[in-house]
Amino acid sequence: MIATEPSTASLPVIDLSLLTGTPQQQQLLTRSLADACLHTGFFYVSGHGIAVELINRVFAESRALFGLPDEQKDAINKSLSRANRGYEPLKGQTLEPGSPPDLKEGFYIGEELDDSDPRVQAGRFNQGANQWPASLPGFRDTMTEYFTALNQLSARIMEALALSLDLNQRFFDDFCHQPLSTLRLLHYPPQPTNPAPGEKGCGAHTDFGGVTILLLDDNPGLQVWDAGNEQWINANPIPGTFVVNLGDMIARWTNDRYRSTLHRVVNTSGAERYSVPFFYSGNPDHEVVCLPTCLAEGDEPHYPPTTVEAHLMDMYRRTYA
Ligand SMILES: O=C(O)CCC(=O)C(=O)O
Ligand SMILES: [Fe+2]
Repeated sequence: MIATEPSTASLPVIDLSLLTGTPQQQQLLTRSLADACLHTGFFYVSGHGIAVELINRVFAESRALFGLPDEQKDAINKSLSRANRGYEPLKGQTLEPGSPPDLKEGFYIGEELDDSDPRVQAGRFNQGANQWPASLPGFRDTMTEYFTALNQLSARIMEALALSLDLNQRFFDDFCHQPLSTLRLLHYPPQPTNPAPGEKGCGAHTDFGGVTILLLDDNPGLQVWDAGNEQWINANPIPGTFVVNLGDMIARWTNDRYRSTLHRVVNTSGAERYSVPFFYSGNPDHEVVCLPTCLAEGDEPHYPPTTVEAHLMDMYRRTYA
C-alpha cells in the first residue's frame, strides 16, 4: 500500500564548513554525510560559502528571463543549440514516462566554449557556446559568476564524499578537472486546479550525473521518495541552504551503496515557483569504475567500467528515445 500524503519526515542538514574544521568536526561531517548518502542520497547543505547577494541576483535574473516576451525566448530556444543550451518551453520535457509533460519552463547554461575549443571541434557531448538573452544586460555575468562558484562548491562536496567513502580527500581531484556541468533555471506556474491525471511541475525521476546542487526559492513543492516507508518526503526550502542529491553515476560508482533517489515537484504553493538546479558530472574522460572501498569481499561490481561522457550519453539516449 503506497501512502499518498507526503510524510513529515525530514532530510538532514549537513554543515560543509566542518570540512576545514578539527579532525573531530571532519568526522562528524563525514559520518552524517555517509548516513544521508546510504539512505536517500538527499540532504541540505549549510556552511557552503555562497553569498546570499549572488543568490538574490540569480533569482532576479531568472525571473526577468522567464518574464520576457515569447519571441525573445524563442530566439534562444534550446533546439537552436548543438550543446543543449538555451530556453526550453513549458511542457517541453516529460521526466516521468507515462505522465503528461512537466508544467515548467527552463533555461540551460554550461561552460562557455567557442568553436575553436578542441572539445567543441571534436563534437564532444554538451560542449559549446551558450545562448544569452540579448535584452538582459546583467544576465550573462551573474550566471557565469554563479556557475563558477557552484563548480568550486561541487569540488568541495566531492572532497567530503571521498572522506565519507574512506578514500583520500583528494581522490576525486582528476574527476573534478574540466568538469561537465549544467546550470538549469526553472520556473513552475502554480499547479492547475483541475490537472490532468499525473500532471505536475516535474515528473518523478532520478538525476543522471554526479551531484546536483539545488537552489530553492521560498515555495515548497519538491518531494523525495522514501523507499523504506514507501512515501514522499517534502523537501521544503530551508533558508541559507541548498538541497544536494546524488545522481545515478554516484550510485553506479559506489556499487549502489550510495543512493540516487526518485524526486518530483508538485507546485501546490499557489505561487510562481523558481528553482535552480546545478548538475555536476565531472571530467567527461574520467573512468567510472566500482570504487575500491565499495566492493565487499565476494561481491561483484554491478556495472562494467564506463566514462563520465559515455554514462551521460547513455542516460540521455534512454530518456529522449
Ligand atoms: O525544481 C526542483 O525543485 C527540482 C528540479 C529537478 O529535480 C531537476 O531539474 O532535476
Ligand atoms: Fe532532479
